[in-house]
Amino acid sequence: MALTQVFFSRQFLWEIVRILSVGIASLLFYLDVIPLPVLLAAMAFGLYSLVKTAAIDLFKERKIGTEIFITIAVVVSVLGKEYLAGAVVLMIILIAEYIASASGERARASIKELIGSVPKTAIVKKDGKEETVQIDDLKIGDIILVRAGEKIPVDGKVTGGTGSVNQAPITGESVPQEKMVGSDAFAGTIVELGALDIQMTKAGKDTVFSRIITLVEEAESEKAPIEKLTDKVASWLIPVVFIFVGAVYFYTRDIRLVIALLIFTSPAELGLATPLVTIAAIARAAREGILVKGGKFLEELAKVNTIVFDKTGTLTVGSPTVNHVELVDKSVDEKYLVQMAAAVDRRSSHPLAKAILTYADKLKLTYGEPENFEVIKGRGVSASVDGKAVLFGNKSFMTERNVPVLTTSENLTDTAIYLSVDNKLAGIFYISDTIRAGAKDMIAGLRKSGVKNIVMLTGDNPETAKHVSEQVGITEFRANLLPEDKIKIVKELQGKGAKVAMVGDGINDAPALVQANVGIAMGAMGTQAAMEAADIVLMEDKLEKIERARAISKRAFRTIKENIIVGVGVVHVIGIVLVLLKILGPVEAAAIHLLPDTLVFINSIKLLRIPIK
Ligand SMILES: Nc1ncnc2c1ncn2[C@@H]1O[C@H](COP(=O)(O)OP(=O)(O)OP(=O)(O)O)[C@@H](O)[C@H]1O
Ligand SMILES: [Zn+2]
Repeated sequence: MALTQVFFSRQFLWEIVRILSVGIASLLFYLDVIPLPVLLAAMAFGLYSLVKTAAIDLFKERKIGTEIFITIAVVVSVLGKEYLAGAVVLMIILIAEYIASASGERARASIKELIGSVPKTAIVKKDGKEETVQIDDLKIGDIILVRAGEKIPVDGKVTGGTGSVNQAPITGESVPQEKMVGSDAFAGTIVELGALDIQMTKAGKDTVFSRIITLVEEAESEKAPIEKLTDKVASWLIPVVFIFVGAVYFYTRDIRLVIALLIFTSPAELGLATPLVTIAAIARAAREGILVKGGKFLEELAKVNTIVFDKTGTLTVGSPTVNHVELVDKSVDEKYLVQMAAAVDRRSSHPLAKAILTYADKLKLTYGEPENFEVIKGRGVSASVDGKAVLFGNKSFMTERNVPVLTTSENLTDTAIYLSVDNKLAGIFYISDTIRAGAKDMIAGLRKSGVKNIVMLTGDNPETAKHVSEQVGITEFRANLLPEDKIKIVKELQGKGAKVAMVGDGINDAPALVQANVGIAMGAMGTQAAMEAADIVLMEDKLEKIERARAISKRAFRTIKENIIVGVGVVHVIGIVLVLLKILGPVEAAAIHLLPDTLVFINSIKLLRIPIK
């Protein structure tokens, strides 16, 4: 929506009519064309919306808003027979209120503009024919055709064709992704080259795209702590202001002075200073593939001094590979070990299990079915295979089940997984995972942005943990952790007064993400769980987005402070002084009062466009 469209939309039509009525009536009264009752009627009409808002604030939300100040100022001016001053003040304030509400609307509209939309129809391939169908009429499994230059209307899997797709609307990443048969395709993304047949899995509200929009829209309702604070300050300021203004009237008996003072003592922009920034910053982050679920988390992330990282799937890619298999029981061979390990792990969804199965497939081995399969969290898996009791997991697991483990790891950088058959150690699998690109730079960048304490948490063994943390530049790590230990450590840090952000993949660390002051989940395109558990969600597995999220939130928090200090504090303090010195009368006061509104608006909305480092 264009700026002019928002400012002149129907919703604001009545506001414009009010402003014009009060303005024209003031002019005609000044020219002696209309009598006083007509001016008063116009003023009553203009005041109506202010009184309504004032009453809603007072009786429903139990807070005293600016509207009450203005209403009182206008009533005071009529009682003091300063009709014209009152009318002009009213008109100017109506203009200010109008700018404020229209700019909020404008900010919201720009979120949608930035994120874009999804086509309402799709071309479906049926019996070799193509027909255009409404999205609502699609069924799961329908094959949709999308050509170069078109937006993908649904989530699904590519079943034919190839193409390069710009996924920026979802991920913020403008480098196109090559898609081929088997690739995932997302609604709202754009096919730039080629053509794709996509089998629909999700449409409408269920798509990743729709969920992003919903999250961003709901984000506004999570108030930032600073916003709660400004609300509190406003309600505390009000009685003080009334006593002050009352005292000034008592000593001066000057109605015009009182009207002018009321304009500058009302904490108007205090209510505007934070929400506008929140909306703009959340929209900005969304455009970069970072979903922030509320203003609250922007502020929290700006203030974080400790960040806790999960290892597997966060600092590492999370797709480990088997490097080596060590034979302990010399009566069997590697083939047997791999078959046993693959059989116990075939029911597991753990990344390590995937590594084992991939290795077995690479060796072209077949393997049996596990019975009594059991997952022991943070330890490993157990099952019986061909009548034998098989345990597969870390050293602690073996020790707990009384399986003697004599060998020390031959390779310190790999994760060692122990295989025991009938309570006897049979072999050791050495598995490693690649560290994500940019991990070291990201950690260094976070330190530079003022994060004092960075800790890595993992269920893996201390040797591997040490290796990975050294590689990425983290000095503190805790290993051999169960998921509940991760929560404990976050709590512990918070107990010492730290503000903690936790970064995880959202699969085995969801509870710790919830415990942290800010939970950040990676790779939400892949897992829905991650999107739900976290406060800030990174659409893509890109570590530099964590630095971006921190930079945007710090900038937003700074902007809020600027708004409050400059837009509200300075302008009002100077205004009050000038009014008391009688340099400004009520009409000038009302006119100048437009300045902070405009300043706050421009300062907030610029977050959408300026470079943020
Ligand atoms: N399916 C499995 N097969 C083999 N070993 C397993 C399996 N699941 C867990 N383990 C063992 O238990 C350990 C802890 O697993 P857990 O899932 O808690 O953490 P992790 O995968 O090491 O990573 P992180 O805590 O960094 O996310 C693993 O390092 C591994 O030794
Ligand atoms: Zn993890």
